[in-house]
Amino acid sequence: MFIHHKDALRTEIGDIWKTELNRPESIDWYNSNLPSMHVIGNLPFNIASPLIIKYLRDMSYRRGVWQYGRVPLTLTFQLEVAKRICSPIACDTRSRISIMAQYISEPQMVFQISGSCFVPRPQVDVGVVRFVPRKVPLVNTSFEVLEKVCRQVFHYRQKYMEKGLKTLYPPELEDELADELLKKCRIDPTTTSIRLGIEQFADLAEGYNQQCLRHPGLFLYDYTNKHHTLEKLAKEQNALPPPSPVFHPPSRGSEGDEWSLKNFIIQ
Ligand SMILES: C[S@@+](CC[C@H](N)C(=O)[O-])C[C@H]1O[C@@H](n2cnc3c(N)ncnc32)[C@H](O)[C@@H]1O
Repeated sequence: MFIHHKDALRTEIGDIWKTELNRPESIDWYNSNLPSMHVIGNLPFNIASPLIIKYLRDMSYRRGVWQYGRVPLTLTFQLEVAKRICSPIACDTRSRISIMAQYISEPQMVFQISGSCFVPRPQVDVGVVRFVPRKVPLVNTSFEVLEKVCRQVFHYRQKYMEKGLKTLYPPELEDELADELLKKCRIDPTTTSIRLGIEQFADLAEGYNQQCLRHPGLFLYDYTNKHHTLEKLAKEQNALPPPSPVFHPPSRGSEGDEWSLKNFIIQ
């Protein structure tokens, strides 16, 4: 046994494995059987959410431990978070993390642990979730584009989804672009976000991705920032470093700057 006493949020497990393992060379390396590796963690609640987002993003780029294949993950979460991750459509627990986890993997709550099993006893129970990476993701945009669409669409959970969707756009374009996207995706604007399936998020993200290509600066737009204009953001976008390969073919390793807009958008 090797013990690496490190901060899980800052440790690349893939780098630790690099010295021990070789990535399989077959063309179908990602789709072959699950590799004989597994990431397992009994996480403290305060790092579980940022860590799972990092892992799902790495999974989508097939980097980190996923450069070695479809490595399953088994992690503990506060029960409410575990329910959100595994939530089916039309449940109160449905949220952004449900879509982000389910488009790239098949998460399953394998069992629950009562808080009374821990010392000191936490206020909440624990859910153990196993994530098996999908051979083919259900959404064909970069992780960041889908995440942005989900974040805005789930913004007003109790209201019509159109209201959240419009926050993707500056006020002068919101009616036109939201309407265009909804028509293209054949989505009823008066439905709520929890009633949208992953296929509908796939359509929304792909349509939004195209709108971002047509309107430079759009992806960087943040409706809470009063100083944001597409003109200014387009200049910012142009100043970003050149794109690194995403998705097709899957990038291995973390070359390039993952925060660059151009990396987020599939050309
Ligand atoms: C829920 S306990 C699990 C303890 C033990 N692994 C077990 O299963 O009984 C979570 C452990 O993670 C440690 N921890 C907290 N933040 C961490 C981080 N950023 N990186 C790695 N470990 C961390 C805590 O000190 C604590 O020991």
